[in-house]
Amino acid sequence: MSSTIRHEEARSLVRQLFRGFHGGSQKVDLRSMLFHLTFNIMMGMVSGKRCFGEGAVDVEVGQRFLEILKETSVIVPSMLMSLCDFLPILRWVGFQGMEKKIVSLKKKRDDFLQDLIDDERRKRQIKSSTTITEAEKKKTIIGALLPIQEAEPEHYSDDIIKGIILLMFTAGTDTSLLTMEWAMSLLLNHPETLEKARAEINDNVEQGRLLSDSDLAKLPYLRCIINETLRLYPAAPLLVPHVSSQDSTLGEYHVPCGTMLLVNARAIHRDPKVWVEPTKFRPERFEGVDGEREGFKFMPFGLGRRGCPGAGLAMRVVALVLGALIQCFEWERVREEMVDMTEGGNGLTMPKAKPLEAMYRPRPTMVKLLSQL
Ligand code: HEM
Repeated sequence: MSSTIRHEEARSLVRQLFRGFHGGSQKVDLRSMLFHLTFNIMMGMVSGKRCFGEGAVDVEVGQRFLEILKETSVIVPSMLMSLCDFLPILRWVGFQGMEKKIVSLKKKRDDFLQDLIDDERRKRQIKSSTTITEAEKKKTIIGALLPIQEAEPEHYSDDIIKGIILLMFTAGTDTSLLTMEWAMSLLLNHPETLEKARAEINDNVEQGRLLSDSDLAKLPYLRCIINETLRLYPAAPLLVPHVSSQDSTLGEYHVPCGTMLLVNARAIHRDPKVWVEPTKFRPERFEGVDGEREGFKFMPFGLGRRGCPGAGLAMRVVALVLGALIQCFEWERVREEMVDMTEGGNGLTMPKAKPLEAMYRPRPTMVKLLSQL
């Protein structure tokens, strides 16, 4: 199911680019297109709804989520590392009215997620009067969780289900989108790497067919590009704050129980003691390497028990979309100058400071396929 959604969204993206192309070389705002794609994939997996782009029928749901996301992006970073953590006295006064804002945002988010669950529940009730197969019931994540709730209501309350889907949205959309945007920016600044990736796709995917999930194992260089992107521009540069559950010793440091720990993955990924030419974009460094494990110096998804459970999904989404964009279109920078790689964000995630725009045109060999999608 999730593979069908990914494939449909990748198709829809290249179709939309093709239909929006009017000759010559055309400019596109890639960030907003990639956001719609990652959100559609996640929402499709969670609830079967499609909120953005051609043929979207759940546009209102998408708009509602955008509002919530906008508020979250302002509040959450300051909440995670607020002055209250360092000056506990401020907790008594509720620093900058933060608490009120959090409570209001929580209610909006809660209502939104509850509506998704209730919607699925209603659909199941309507369908239960007709015949409904097991496969149909489990088509979405909410659809798969509701029967478990019926069997174990004390463990799978609506609140738990809401927590699961909220985490998927917050942890899974922005991170994948930012990684694709950084990767495309790096490729625009390194056209020779873009060409090498295209040659790999040409050699391994028959002409006249859009690449799919099953091709990804044959595209190791594409994977190296994604790893190198995650090394230089990890979407979560400080991973996620953790708290030590007991007194520990870390190197020469004593870490008392209850200490907040931040791991600076971005700094580790660029440490000249463990990487050769650490600031250079060189995907070849990952050739033949199990990058995720080697020496624990590469950790874009964190490590261990609390490492990212969505890493496999993220790698597939990013590879499929990047591969489809490279396979179908020629890409160039908008201006002769290099794409500006300044990092923005607030510490929690690391977007490009300036959204990526690029020039594109369909590859002549792909026009027939693109016009049939
Ligand atoms: C390129 C994309 C992604 C990156 C770079 C990324 C990175 C991370 C990182 C660094 C962490 C914290 C790990 C730690 O603290 O040790 C994390 C946690 C998490 N990620 Fe991802 N992630 C990505 C995509 C996804 C996707 C697609 C999903 C879900 C569908 C997801 C779900 C989660 C969840 C649920 C957690 C919390 C795990 C826990 O606290 O135990 N992530 N991710």
